[in-house]
Parts: sequence; structure tokens; C-alpha cells
Amino acid sequence: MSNALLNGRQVADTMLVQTRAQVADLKANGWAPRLCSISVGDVSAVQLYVRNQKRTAEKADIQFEEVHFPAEIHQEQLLAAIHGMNADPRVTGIILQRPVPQHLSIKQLQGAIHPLKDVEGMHPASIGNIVYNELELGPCTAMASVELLRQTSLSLAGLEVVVVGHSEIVGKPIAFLLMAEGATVTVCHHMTRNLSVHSRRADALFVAVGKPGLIKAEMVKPGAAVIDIGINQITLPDGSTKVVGDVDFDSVSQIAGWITPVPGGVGPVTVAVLMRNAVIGATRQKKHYESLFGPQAQ
Ligand SMILES: Nc1nc(=O)c2c([nH]1)NC[C@@H]1CN(c3ccc(C(=O)N[C@@H](CCC(=O)O)C(=O)O)cc3)C=[N+]21
Repeated sequence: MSNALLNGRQVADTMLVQTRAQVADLKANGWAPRLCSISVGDVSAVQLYVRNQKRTAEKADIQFEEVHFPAEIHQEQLLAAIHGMNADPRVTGIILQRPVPQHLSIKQLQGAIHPLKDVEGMHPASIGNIVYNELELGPCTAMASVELLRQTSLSLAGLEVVVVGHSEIVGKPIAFLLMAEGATVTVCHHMTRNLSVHSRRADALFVAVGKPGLIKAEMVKPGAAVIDIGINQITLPDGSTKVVGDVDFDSVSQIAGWITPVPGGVGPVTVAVLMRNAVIGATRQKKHYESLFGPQAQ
């Protein structure tokens, strides 16, 4: 089976060229995008993500502010910090990394981010847009995963898609994004009785569970597109650590028609989508401001 590696770094680099040009435009009009990236506590996948956001924001010429809080922070303190960023006219985008510690309400925190600055589109008022097929700005990992499927030239209308994992920020948005394109979508999760029965039917299989080696070759339809969203840090016998996905890459890459590697697949495109969303957010604020006050005096 000839199979194609979906190169996330290449897709990300192409997106960043366009984003950088849009940033230059915004800056020329007095709207330099500024992204505030909030993380709470110390989660390795979050630290990895924020590190790559910082590096990529520099490449895209987007101002970047890492805002880190200790796991012990109280809900009210975090809400106050978010309200401060909402009110700060320099800040055009806010992302709140997940997970947050159990004692915090992610829904209330997400709801506190002003919809115009919500660069992940996870505000209850924003995530609904996906149901209405308004797909310009959405959760970055979900958008990145669908972007990589588009690289396969598979027609999405009627495509048999299986999504394994049903998180609010990845699994569910992917299902909605693909339903908007006319795909037939099945969403599996930990309560699904026989995962293989579903995964073997899929022309496109998305896996976002957080379990190394969950998907093996016999669970995949020959020729299918496999989008591996898992980001698992494993320790090798010699004690060194490595980032792997949820798919057993060596065996599945032998029969998949297309497959995304980890690292080098969904990850880099997620970061590039975040930068694109930061530009969309700043552009929306510019339009909103101009609709009220007219163009900014230069
Ligand atoms: N609100 C929210 N949105 C998220 O999208 C979100 C989150 N919270 N919490 C944490 C997870 C994790 N995540 C990653 C994205 C990219 C890489 C990434 O850049 N990976 C690269 C680099 C890996 C490396 O440098 O070794 C790769 O896979 O090639 C990693 C992890 C987004 N997340």
C-alpha cells in the first residue's frame, strides 16, 4: 500500500507565510496583534505547546505574553486576571490552556474571555458558530486536524469518518467541522463497546484519546487517512523520554493511505492555526472598532 506522510511542519510553514503578511497589514493600521497565553500549574503537554507558541509567534511577528499561574490559584484571582486582559486595549487574543486544576471551573473561565479575544473559539457564544457552519475561527487542534485531512484530496462529502475521543475542545469540534462538510461522522469514546468495529469502517480516522499504541494496524481500514492527535510523553527502556501519538505508527503506517506523524503532524499545524486565529481576532476587533468610531487616526 503506497502511503503518504502528512507533513504538518510543511503545512504550518505555508500558513505562517500568509499569517505574517496579515500581521504586517494589521500593524500598518495600528492593530498589532498581541496574544496572551494563560497556563495554570505544570502539565508537560501544555509547557510544550506554550514553548512552541512563543517560538512561532516570533516567526509570525505576533506579540506574545506568557501568563503562568501556580496550580493553587483561586477561581476569582484567575477571573480577575482574565478581565484585566479583556480590558487591556493592547491585548487582541487570549488562550487558556487546558487542563486546569480540578478546583477551577474551565467553563466559567472560558466564558470570561471576551468573545472578540477568544482565539480558540471556545467561549459558549463562539463554539456555537461551528453548529451554524461558521468555520473561520475554531479550536486550534480540531481545525489543524481537519486541515491535515484536506491535504489528502479525499472528498469530505459523504466520507466515512470516525473520531475516537469526544473532548469539548478536540473530538466534538472535529465532528461538527466535518459534519459541516457533509461527512458521515461517528464519535467513539471510552464507553464505546467495540472500537474496532467502528475504526475499521473509517475512510478517515481521527484519534484524540491520550493513550500510546491505542490504534493498531488491525483496527484500521487499508488505505484510510489516519490523523493522530495524541501527544504522549513515554519513557524508553534506557530512561530517555519521547513524544508519541495514540497510533502505533510503525504498524499502521504500513496500511494507511495517509498518516500524520507525532511529532511533526497535528502539533505544528495547531500552533500555526493559533497564530492565524490571533490575526482573525485582531481583525475582528479592528472591524468592530471601525464600525463604531471609523478608521483609526494614523
Ligand atoms: N486550550 C488548549 N488548546 C490546545 O490546543 C491545547 C491545550 N489547551 N492544552 C495542551 C494541548 C497540547 N497541545 C499541543 C499543541 C502543539 C504541540 C506541538 O507543537 N507539538 C509539536 C512539537 C513536539 C516537540 O517539539 O517535540 C509536534 O507534535 O511536532 C504540542 C501540544 C495543544 N493543546
